[in-house]
Amino acid sequence: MDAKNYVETVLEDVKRRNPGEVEFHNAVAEVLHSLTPVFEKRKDLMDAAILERITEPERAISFRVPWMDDAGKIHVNRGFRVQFNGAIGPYKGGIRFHPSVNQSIIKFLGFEQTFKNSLTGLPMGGGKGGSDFDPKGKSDAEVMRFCQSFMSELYKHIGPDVDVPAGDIGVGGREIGFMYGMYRKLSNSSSQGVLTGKGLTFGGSLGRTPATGYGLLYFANEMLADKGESFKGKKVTISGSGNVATYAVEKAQQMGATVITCSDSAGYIYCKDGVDLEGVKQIKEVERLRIKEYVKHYGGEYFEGCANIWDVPCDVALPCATQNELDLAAAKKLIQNGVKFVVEGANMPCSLDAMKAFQEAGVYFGPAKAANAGGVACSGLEMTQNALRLSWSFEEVDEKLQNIMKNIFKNSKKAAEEYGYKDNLVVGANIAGFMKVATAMMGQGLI
Ligand SMILES: NC(=O)C1=CN([C@@H]2O[C@H](COP(=O)(O)OP(=O)(O)OC[C@H]3O[C@@H](n4cnc5c(N)ncnc54)[C@H](O)[C@@H]3O)[C@@H](O)[C@H]2O)C=CC1
Ligand SMILES: O=C(O)CCC(=O)C(=O)O
Repeated sequence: MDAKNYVETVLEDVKRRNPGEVEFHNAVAEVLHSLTPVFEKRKDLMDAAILERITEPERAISFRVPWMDDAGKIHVNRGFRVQFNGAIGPYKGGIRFHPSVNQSIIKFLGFEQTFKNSLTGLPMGGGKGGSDFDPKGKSDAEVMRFCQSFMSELYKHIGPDVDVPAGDIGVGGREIGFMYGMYRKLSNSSSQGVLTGKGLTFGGSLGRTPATGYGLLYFANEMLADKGESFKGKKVTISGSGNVATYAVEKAQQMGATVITCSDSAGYIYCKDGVDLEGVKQIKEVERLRIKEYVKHYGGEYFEGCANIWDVPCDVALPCATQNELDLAAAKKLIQNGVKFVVEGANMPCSLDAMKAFQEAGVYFGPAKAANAGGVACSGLEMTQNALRLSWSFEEVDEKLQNIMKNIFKNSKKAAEEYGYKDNLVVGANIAGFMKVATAMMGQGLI
């Protein structure tokens, strides 16, 4: 069988064996199509059924999460943890609390995480977890009871050398704290390395909170520099207003850009002279309100409907909210308005056809698994500090993060060139991430 047929056969098989899991199918299709040139050179990997194995999670856990609201009413949610691939280290990846969470979304994220973690150069396997619980509008006490119930099952399956969860959408420092407290109680151990994104007083790392947003800008900065440009004076649109978006705004502003948008799932704000970051943090992080409240206090315009954010003309677009938030129509609008760089802060925010449209139009495109790897890289640094029982300064962590992001860019660009796809960072990141995992699996026998 030739390489192209091999890839298509495995892809068909993945679709057949995982019916209805569209997000997972798309993630697998994106990676597998990039790998065809690898199999043209490496028939041994085909013979070893590497793709058949790498597309099947090592373990997928689903469990009941009962909890009681403040009025005494009982609710039942579903919890997930997918331990996708542990060939290069303990499973590692975030936990997402959002009503849309299902097995397909967690599998897509766990699959992507495997290659992302490999790209960081740190010894971390790939995993992801979550629940269809909606933290929006819940009291602190309700969130705590939910987190405790969630951990009362999850704790059996994780550990510093086994699986190390962290935050994602709907899971930040507050939720990690509640989960860590419950883990410590149930396991009768203070294994700080069991979760990352912890509070600074119980094993957290300086620099983890802003790491994904900062890392995104360090990566994007390499892309701009590669084309002889910089962020100085650039107009940047950013979607979302959560952890990734907030710190992407901060670093973009520090690099001299004007960030003109932010959004949430209801709509977006447009501030032609630049958004006031403290205002965004006050509304979203402190008061936990809708982004539309921003304009009442800090100026700018509010537009209902988050998808239209991509109608705003810009030089650089950084989608930082959620998967499939930027479709083909949005991509065409951005291209028509002259966008030069699109770099993914969220996980797979651009649909496959949007991504293709950018590449065909000559827009320099930075894929999520490379561009947003700063968060998990910093989590890896938190694990190292926990193992050493040491705390590094913010400057030490940030310097390491910058180096990691530069290396990810360099390695992705190099891999793309080696296989004849100059400037195609999608292909480059997929190949570079895949090769390390595949080599580790080949070295460990039939696993
Ligand atoms: N937190 C982290 O360290 C990392 C997060 N990511 C990814 O980045 C993305 C954002 O995650 P976080 O910032 O951590 O989550 P978060 O929960 O802090 O923020 C998500 C934000 O997106 C907004 N949002 C949700 N759906 C939206 C939509 N359709 N349009 C516009 N805004 C929408 C929400 O209102 C919220 O402000 C996710 O795809 C996540 O998987 C990736 C790498 C690491
Ligand atoms: O820090 C981590 O382990 C989680 C990061 C994550 O979930 C992601 O990269 O998507």
